[in-house]
Amino acid sequence: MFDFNTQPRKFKFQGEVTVPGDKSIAHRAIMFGALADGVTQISNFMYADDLAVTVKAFRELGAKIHTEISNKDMIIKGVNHQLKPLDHPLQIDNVGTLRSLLFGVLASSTNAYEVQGGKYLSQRPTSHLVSLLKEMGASYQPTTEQALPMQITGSNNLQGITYHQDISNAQIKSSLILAGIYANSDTKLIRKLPTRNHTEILANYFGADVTVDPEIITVHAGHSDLRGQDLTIPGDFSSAAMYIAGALLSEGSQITLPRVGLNTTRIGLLNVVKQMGANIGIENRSINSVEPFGDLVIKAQKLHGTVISAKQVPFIIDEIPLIALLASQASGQTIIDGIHDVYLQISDRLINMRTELAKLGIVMQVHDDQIIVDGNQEIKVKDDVDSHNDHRIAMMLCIASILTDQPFKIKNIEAIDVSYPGFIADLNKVLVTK
Ligand SMILES: O=C(O)C1=C[C@@H](OP(=O)(O)O)[C@@H](O)[C@H](O)C1
Ligand SMILES: C=C(OP(=O)(O)O)C(=O)O
Repeated sequence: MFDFNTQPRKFKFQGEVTVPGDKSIAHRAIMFGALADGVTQISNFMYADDLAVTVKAFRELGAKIHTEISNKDMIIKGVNHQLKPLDHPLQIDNVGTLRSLLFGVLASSTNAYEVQGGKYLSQRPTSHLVSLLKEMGASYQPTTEQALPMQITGSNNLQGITYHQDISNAQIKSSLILAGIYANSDTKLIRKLPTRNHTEILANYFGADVTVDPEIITVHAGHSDLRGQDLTIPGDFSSAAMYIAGALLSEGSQITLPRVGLNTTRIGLLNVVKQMGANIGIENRSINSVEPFGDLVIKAQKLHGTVISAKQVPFIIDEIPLIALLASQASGQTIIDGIHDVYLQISDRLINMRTELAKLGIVMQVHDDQIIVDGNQEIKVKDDVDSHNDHRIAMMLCIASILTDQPFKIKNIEAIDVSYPGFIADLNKVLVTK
């Protein structure tokens, strides 16, 4: 357990920093590359703890995965959907995205698997997803009253289902798409609110047939011969978000973030800060094999409060800690409406954020469907803070520390390794003392 001692001075941002490759896209690229026939070459892969767990799991399931850590490349030789039977459980630690998507992958294998997780993930609910995958014809048996360990035996006769999304959750949607690709009939997902669409994009890129209409996503049966592909992963917008928030709040800042992913289902924060009165420059927009990206240019700007609607929430789900910090420093009140689905998914994150921000003198109200943060809250350090082993809380607290000259400790800072192991080093490259 490592403590991080913050500096007793304020900083501003200057220069340029390249954020690592997108975690959500990387999880999926490994899975599709592993399921496909042939070789997949991935560039700009980020070696973070969460992704190392996914690599290990799919190596155990038979994929040959070669990693070139120095130049962030990965080569995968897929198993052509012939997953390897195992005589031991698959360990997935606390990786929620892996848990959800792996459940979908295993739904179509007739091998019997046991999936085990870490303490935190074993408590994260999964019954909703499991009931849907069972409806398709796969078997899921928890071995305790917790969500994990889970014994899974899939089927080679999966039937497509029609699912009226009652909660907006990309992981459930993605899991059903991964199962639906191998089903004998179409799977239809009637959408509640759009969520991140990396799975739909990559499924089609690797040869599946997923049609996306505004109201309904259809996974067409009979298109399961996935072929290995080459792809470059854009910078993770959720990692860029730390620098966006920090630079906006630190007077005199100007920073450039090159080649950041600009997938519209991920960049909700850009709309939120625009509503709060700020503009982020976007230059050199482009698209690589599968995803749009561009350079972000951020300057410090004054912000005012705003109301964030329920339909915006899925596009800012990982940025909520940073939005709470931004809101506390803006003028006027900010409300995030319609967070009920988020509350179901990551209620501990919301409660832990509130606890840690309070130690910095920032009050954040968390209700079961709304977050309220008043503006003009001066940071007053009352106590050392703790990441609660949550990478996004850890990094938000690092950004808060540069806004005050009152030093404090951030306990369990190693949580940042989950999604951005080089964050502290990168941050120090672009911070200058005010
Ligand atoms: O599918 C994904 O890669 C993710 C989905 C998000 O959760 P939702 O499933 O609630 O959208 C988010 O919390 C997580 O960081 C990654
Ligand atoms: C919650 C997150 O990811 P996961 O669901 O994969 O744990 C996250 O990256 O913030």
